[in-house]
Amino acid sequence: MRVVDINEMKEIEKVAIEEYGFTESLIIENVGTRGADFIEDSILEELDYVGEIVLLVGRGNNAADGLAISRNLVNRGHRVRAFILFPDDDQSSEEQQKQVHLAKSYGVRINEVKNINQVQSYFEETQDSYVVIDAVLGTGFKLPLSQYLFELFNCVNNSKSITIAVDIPSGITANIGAKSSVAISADFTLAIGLPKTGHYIDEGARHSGQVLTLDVGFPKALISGGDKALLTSDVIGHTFGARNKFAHKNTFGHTLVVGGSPGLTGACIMASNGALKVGTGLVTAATWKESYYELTGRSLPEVMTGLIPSSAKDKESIINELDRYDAVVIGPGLGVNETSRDIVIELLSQFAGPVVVDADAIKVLDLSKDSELLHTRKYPTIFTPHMGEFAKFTGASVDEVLQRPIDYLKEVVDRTNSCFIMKGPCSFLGFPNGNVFINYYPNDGMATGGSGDVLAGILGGLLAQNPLDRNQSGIFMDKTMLYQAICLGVGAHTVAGKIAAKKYGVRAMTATSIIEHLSDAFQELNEDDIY
Ligand SMILES: NC(=O)C1=CN([C@@H]2O[C@H](COP(=O)(O)OP(=O)(O)OC[C@H]3O[C@@H](n4cnc5c(N)ncnc54)[C@H](OP(=O)(O)O)[C@@H]3O)[C@@H](O)[C@H]2O)[C@H](O)CC1
Ligand SMILES: [K+]
Repeated sequence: MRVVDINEMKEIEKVAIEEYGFTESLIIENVGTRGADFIEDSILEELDYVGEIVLLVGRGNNAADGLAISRNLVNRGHRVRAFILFPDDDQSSEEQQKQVHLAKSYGVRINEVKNINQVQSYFEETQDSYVVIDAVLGTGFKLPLSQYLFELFNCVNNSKSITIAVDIPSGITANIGAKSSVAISADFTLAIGLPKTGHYIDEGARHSGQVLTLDVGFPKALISGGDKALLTSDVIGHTFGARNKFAHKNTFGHTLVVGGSPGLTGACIMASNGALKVGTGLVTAATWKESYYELTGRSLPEVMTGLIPSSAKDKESIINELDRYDAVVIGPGLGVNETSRDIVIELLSQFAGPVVVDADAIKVLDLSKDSELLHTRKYPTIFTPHMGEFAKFTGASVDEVLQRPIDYLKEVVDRTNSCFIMKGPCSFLGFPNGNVFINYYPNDGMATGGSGDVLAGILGGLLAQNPLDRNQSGIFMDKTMLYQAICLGVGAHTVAGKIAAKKYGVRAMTATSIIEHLSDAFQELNEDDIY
């Protein structure tokens, strides 16, 4: 499913109208019937709700959409009370006025709000829970919010209502998910035509609840394509299906995991186990001399072990045998110091294959210092930072990145010619072909030490299996396979986390339980609907 910003949405609407002869009124009519279908089938019937539905009406086309939905609900026998928030305003859009008129004729109960107390006392007097449709502000919202709407939104948020936002929760900006003082906290958001970037960023993600997209009849040619999409099974494809029954262990590659300083060998072990459990043929974990026995004492018998050189010039080291490996993961528990930096740089310069750069390996690098090395590297480099690591790497503050994650992601991908997975409750994947994928699956059970190490291992394990089409000098020919393998890794990690949370609960699940459920995750990924 494509995701758009406001300019892209406006362009789609413009082309649909100018070139296809579609009209704004037709869109609003489609919102009306599709929105009413969803609310009736998935909310009113599920809750067995027969009370009054409250509609909050602003003055733009978002309000027109909400009124069209409500008119259809009334026509199907439900009761709707509409609070017209700006009744004496001569700036209401033409479509809004048309829809107010239609709503009245169809029997929507209209309350013209002269004073916010009217709405407040309605909510106070009726102690029942409500269903509220929020059609105050959509993509036309501009910060800041007035005192009047501030009080209204607080009143709605403090009620026990099930709230359905039309297009985007009111008070959230549709591009970057920003809010001023307060925004409607929705349980469901009905995205018109396509989801917007603001549904997945920062406050937007916190306020949107479950985002469902209403097909309002835009031509397919206009709503497909684009550079941003949700990570779904059709994106992941079926790269994992292509295993050869007659293969031997070398067919499935050898992953080297480099990390684990004293006290932190668990990170290296979890990454190694993650690699092992996605079907890589061989895994070697390499650590510093000081932590070698700690590592060997804790690792699985399937995992081979080795030493990181004490300096990049140390000849008796794994770095000098790099051609034995098909993919490298560097960083989990590695430690942040000059020697680590030397090793990371050496590995990126010398290894002729994909490198997953995680955790401490990201911390020792720096965008302005290292972009040239990264950009000129001939083989795939995949960074897996969380928001803090990403910000530090770029030199920006976490707040700056949080507000415009997609812009930052695209810029950094461009400057390094590397793939980036910006991890968080909603992860953003950026690829050098300009594509961005949004993996929206908040699971607080994944906010546990080691879940990032597991992801890095999964990616290293998948990339070692050589799903990639290389020419004779090992250069990757078809980057699509690379991007698909990365999407598969992120998808498998997410689904395994979902299954682990179901089994153990979000409190008791750990990073190891993600690894444990990779097998179920691959089975689920084989089915069509992954999330
Ligand atoms: N996706 C599509 O192609 C379509 C989407 N549609 C729906 O239309 C809205 C966008 O409608 P628009 O009329 O452009 O804007 P809004 O309804 O969001 O709101 C505009 C009005 O709100 C006022 N406003 C803006 N900021 C504030 C604020 N901080 N406080 C108070 N009022 C505010 C604004 O006033 P101005 O003075 O700034 O003009 C407007 O009066 C979209 O979200 C979809 O729901 C259509 O169905 C068509 C196709
Ligand atoms: K809204």
